[in-house]
This record gives sequence, structure tokens and C-alpha cells, in this order.
Amino acid sequence: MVDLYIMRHGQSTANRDNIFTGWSDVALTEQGIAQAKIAGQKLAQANVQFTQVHTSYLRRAIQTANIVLEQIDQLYLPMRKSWRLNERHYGALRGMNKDTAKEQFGAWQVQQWRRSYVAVPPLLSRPEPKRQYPLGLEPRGESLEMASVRLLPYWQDVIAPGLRQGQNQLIVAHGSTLRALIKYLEQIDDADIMQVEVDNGSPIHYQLDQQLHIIKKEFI
Ligand SMILES: O=C(O)[C@H](O)COP(=O)(O)O
Repeated sequence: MVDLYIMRHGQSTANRDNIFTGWSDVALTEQGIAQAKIAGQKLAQANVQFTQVHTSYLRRAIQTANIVLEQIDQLYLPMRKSWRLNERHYGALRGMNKDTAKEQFGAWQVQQWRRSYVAVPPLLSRPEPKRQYPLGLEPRGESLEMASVRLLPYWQDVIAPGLRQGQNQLIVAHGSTLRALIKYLEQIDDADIMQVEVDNGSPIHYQLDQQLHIIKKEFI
């Protein structure tokens, strides 16, 4: 048996302001910092010893991971960052207020963009290259399915091999990338993933067997 813990970052400034975020690199709010501390304290109570921590290239997740590691007294652990764990890219929606988007496009359409597996948000006219992403890597917008396709190689190549060796892993990532991972792990179908929500700063514990089948799932 091995332990996998996954958690979404604490509240970001964009979460607070109800703004589509995606790959925008926004910081945690005071509330987000407090959520990360509480999550870390809960993990400390669970007394779990991790081998490795995985997070994205985005500061809200990295900040959260650091706070959690401090709380569990495991700041020494290797932290691996990957763009594959980045939030789903919200394309031309990023920076837009979610209520404004509902007024402009309708609540049904916005809900499809936010929660369906296949809906692709309006795309950016061109990618916006940044130093941390090799040229052309940053997408122009992603459906949950597209995010899943670029996330799962990281699961298969990096996280799953560690788990198979009995090494407990912690993933600190984002609402949509974690929904994609939950869909994969729990074999949730495309329609039902619409209902799955992942809250800020709330760790989920999976106890897995040698084949990485779920023995137990609990919300910490
Ligand atoms: O990128 C975002 O805006 C958030 O991380 C998640 O937002 P959502 O709940 O609208 O998918």
C-alpha cells in the first residue's frame, strides 16, 4: 500500500476576484495562505512521510506546496515542478470576470467551458511566450480533455513509478488538472466529471495498492 495526497492551491487573488485564471501567474491571498497552513497541519496530524512533492510552474501552487512542507516539517523533500501540472489554459477567457462572461456568453455556455470534458474555451489568437515555457509550448486554450492529454504523461512517467516503489507522493496543483487526474484514477466518465469540484486547500488522500488501484479515498 502507498499513499497519494493531492490538493489544490489555496485561494488566489483571481479566485477571490472571480476571475478566469488558467496559466496567469497569480499569488495566494491571505486566506489562501491560511488555507495552505491548515491543510499542512491536517497532513501533519496524518503523520505521513512523503518521498517527493510535485507541483506546477505557477506560483499559487508552489507557494501552497512550500507552506504545506513547512507545516509537515518536510521542507527538505525534493520538489519537482512541471508545466504539465499547470492549470488548464483558459484561453481568451483568462483575466475575465466569470459573471461578466456569463452575461456575455450565457450561463450554460460558461458552465460548459468550466466543467465539461470536451468544451474548448475561446482561444487566444496566438500563444504568449514566456521564459519558463519553451517557444510555442504555451497553449492558446485547453479543454479538460486537452489538459488531461498533457498531464497524464507526467503521471505515468514520474508519479506512478514512485508510487509503485512504495514512495508516498504529494501533488499540489490546480482545480482542473486535479479533476483530470481524479477522472483518470477513478475512471469517471466524460458526463459525470461535470459534477466534480475540487476546493482550494483541501487535501484528498488515496490509499493505493501495488497496481495503483484505489483501496480507500478520504477528504482530509
Ligand atoms: O483557472 C481558474 O480560473 C481556476 O483555477 C479554476 O476556475 P474554474 O472553477 O472556473 O475552472
